[in-house]
Amino acid sequence: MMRSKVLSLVPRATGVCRHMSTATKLTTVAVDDKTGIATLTMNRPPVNGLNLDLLRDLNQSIGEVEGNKSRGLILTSSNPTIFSAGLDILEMYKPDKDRIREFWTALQDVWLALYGSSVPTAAAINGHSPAGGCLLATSCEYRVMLPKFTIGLNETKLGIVAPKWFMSSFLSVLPRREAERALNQGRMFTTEEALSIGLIDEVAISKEQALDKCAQFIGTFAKVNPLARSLTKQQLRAVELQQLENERAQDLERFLFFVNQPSVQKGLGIYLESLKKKAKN
Ligand SMILES: CCCC/C=C\CC(=O)SCCNC(=O)CCNC(=O)[C@H](O)C(C)(C)COP(=O)(O)OP(=O)(O)OC[C@H]1O[C@@H](n2cnc3c(N)ncnc32)[C@H](O)[C@@H]1OP(=O)(O)O
Repeated sequence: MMRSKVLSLVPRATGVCRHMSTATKLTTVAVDDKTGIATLTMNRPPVNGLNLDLLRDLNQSIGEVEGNKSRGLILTSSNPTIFSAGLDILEMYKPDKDRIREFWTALQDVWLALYGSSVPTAAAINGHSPAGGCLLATSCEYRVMLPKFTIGLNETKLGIVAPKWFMSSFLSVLPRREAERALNQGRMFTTEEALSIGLIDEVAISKEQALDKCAQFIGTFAKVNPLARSLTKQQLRAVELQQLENERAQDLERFLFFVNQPSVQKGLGIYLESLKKKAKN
C-alpha cells in the first residue's frame, strides 16, 4: 500500500519498526514503517535523570526525526515506572563550572527543538514525570499517561525556581490560574488529577495503549497539509521560542547565579540525601 494511503487511515503503532542507524546510546528512535511515526525512547537507568549525555542524545534524536520526514514523534521511556525524574540533580549539586554551562545549554537546546518541532509530537507518559520530565511532556502537543503515576513542576518544593520557558510549556497546556497555583505550590498531580485539570489529554491502561493513542492523535493530521500545519504550530509557539532564543545567554547566567547560591546548594544536597535514604529503605 502507498505510504500516503496508509497514513490516511487511523494509524496504529504496530507496524514493523525500523531502527535508525544513528540511534544514540541513551535514546533510541524507531520509525513505524506503516504509520511513518517515530518513537523516541529515553533509556538512562535508573530514572531517566536528564544529565548532559541524555540531553545531548535527546537533542540529536529529535534532530534525526526532524530530518527523516517522520509523520510525528512520540516521546516515551524504556523504564516501566518512570518517564523521567527530571534534571539529574548531580549535574547541579557541587557542579563542575564548565560542564554545568554545557548542561544548561543542552537543556535549552532540547526545549527549543521539542517545543518548536515541526512534526506533531505526543508524549506516552508511562511513569512518574516530575519537573524536567513534566517539561518534556508539556513541550509535546498531546499527552497520554498511565494510571497511578505523578506529574508536575515541583521546583518550589526543592527550593528552586522553574525558568520562564518551563512555565511557558506549562501555560501552553493549563489555564493560567491553574498553572500559577500549581507552580507556586510545586504541586505533583496524580494521573487522575492531571486528566481532570487538562495537564494530560488521555489515560491509557498500558504502554502499548498509550503509544497507540499517541499515534491516533498524530493520525488526526493525516489530511492536513503538513507545511500549513507546521507553520501554524510554529507561529503559535513563536513568542515563547523567540524569547528564549533572544535571552539564551542571560538565561544561562541567571541559572548559574541561582544554582551556585550557598542556600540552593544546601537545599539540593539535603534533597539528594533524602532521595538516597528513600532508595535504601
Ligand atoms: C534553577 C534550577 C531550575 C531547574 C529546573 C528543573 C529542576 C528539575 O528537574 S530538578 C529534578 C526534580 N526531580 C525530582 O524531584 C524527582 C526526584 N525523584 C523522585 O521523586 C523519585 O526518584 C522517582 C519518583 C522519580 C522514582 O522513584 P523510585 O522508582 O522509587 O526511585 P528512587 O527514588 O529509589 O531513585 C533511584 C535512584 O535515582 C536517584 N534519583 C532520583 N531522582 C533523581 C534526580 N532527579 N537526580 C538525580 N538522582 C535522582 C535516587 O537518588 C536513587 O539513587 P541511588 O540512591 O543512588 O540508587
